[in-house]
Amino acid sequence: MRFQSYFNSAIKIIQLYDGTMPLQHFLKQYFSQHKKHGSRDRKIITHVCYNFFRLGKAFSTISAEERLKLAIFICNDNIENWKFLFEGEWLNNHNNLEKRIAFVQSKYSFSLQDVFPFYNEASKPLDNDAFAKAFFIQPDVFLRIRPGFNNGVINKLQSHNIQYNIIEESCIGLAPSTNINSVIDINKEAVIQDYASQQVGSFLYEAAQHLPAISYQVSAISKEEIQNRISVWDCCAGSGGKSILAYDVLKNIELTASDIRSSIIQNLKQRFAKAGIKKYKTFVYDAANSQSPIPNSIFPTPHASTNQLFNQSTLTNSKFPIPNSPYDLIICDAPCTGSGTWGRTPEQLYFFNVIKIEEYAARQQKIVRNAVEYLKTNGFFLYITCSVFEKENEATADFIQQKLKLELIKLELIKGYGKKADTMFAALFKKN
Ligand SMILES: C[S@@+](CC[C@H](N)C(=O)[O-])C[C@H]1O[C@@H](n2cnc3c(N)ncnc32)[C@H](O)[C@@H]1O
Repeated sequence: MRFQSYFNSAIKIIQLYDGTMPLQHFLKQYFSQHKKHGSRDRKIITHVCYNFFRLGKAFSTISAEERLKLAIFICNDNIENWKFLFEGEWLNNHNNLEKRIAFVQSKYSFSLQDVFPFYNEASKPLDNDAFAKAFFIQPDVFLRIRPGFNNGVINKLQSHNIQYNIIEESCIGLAPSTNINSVIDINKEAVIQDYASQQVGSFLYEAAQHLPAISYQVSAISKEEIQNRISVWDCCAGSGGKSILAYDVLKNIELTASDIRSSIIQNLKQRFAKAGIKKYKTFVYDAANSQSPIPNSIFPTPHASTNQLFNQSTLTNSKFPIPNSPYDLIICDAPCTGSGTWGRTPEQLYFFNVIKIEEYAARQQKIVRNAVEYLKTNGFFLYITCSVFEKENEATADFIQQKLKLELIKLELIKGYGKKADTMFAALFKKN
């Protein structure tokens, strides 16, 4: 029977997988070594493997088979093909998620806290039960339509019969399996960016309102406007999601982006090229370490005119000469546990060790302490995590206020559960 064999394959994969690499990569590797699985097989096996990890830390003492059965029952609205796993009373209690949870609770000792047993570590505004329950539902994919492309993107979605939800004017929600890359020119017309990430735009607006005149007319930039450009440093830029957001929201900016990984800076450059961002500077930099020049791995863009800054002799025993510094605005989208995004990578919840929270919090403090040094007086510092843990969020925000003496302007835990989205934290500060 086909679905019994999918079930068996999923069990085999789950037992082989040890969490050391992302599940997505592991599955890719596994399927490339086991060619007998066709594309539909791979899709179904992948789906139920993810279901398994969606139960988080719950049901840790039962067999993998029994756990997978529970996972399939709880995480799917339609279990028609999996009926062979369940007796009648299970099927009678399957109508909706609430009923499924209640039914499983009548059979097993189980609470939502077992799924996400870190309630004491969570940021205060988090609704822990709602957050834990959201693990059972696969998150949506979100598009942020870039300025000027609204009608074009909507027309394309409609003409390809793609189901979409307009969440906000430029925020579109799509079902997880939507193949959007073949329809929309990604990064040019729209960016794939989670709903919560998009909300960070309001923090950028807030900063922009207090910064010296910026021009929203990018077409013809005068000398004066160039002088008035907001200088922005995205100090943990990754592949540039927040940089592109800043470019779209703030328009006339002088953008500098860095990350500790040179490979990701290459991704960022490709994305920027598609996004039409031409003038910017990049470099590889360990933001946790002010002495961290990585001279052989600095990547000025073709437009960068600062190569001379990176002369090795100027780098010893002195702070790394960050190009364009000091800045009007520093975006610090810090490395973190990623707990607010575990709905997309539930294997991380399953394998998570709570010790990691302290480790990340310590690294975050180092990064913010160092980065703030490159901020202008009256400049803004935007601290972001995709974590739900207080030590990474509010405690780091307290550190920025108390120890680094920045003024808190705005702070929010951006809640994505209930919207099939990630949860993030953002806090905006001003250096007086
Ligand atoms: C949350 S991700 C950034 C995501 C990105 N802002 C975006 O929106 O696409 C954090 C980034 O910090 C980088 N990172 C980790 N440790 C770092 C460090 N010590 N200095 C600079 N970057 C670091 C990681 O390589 C990762 O790309």
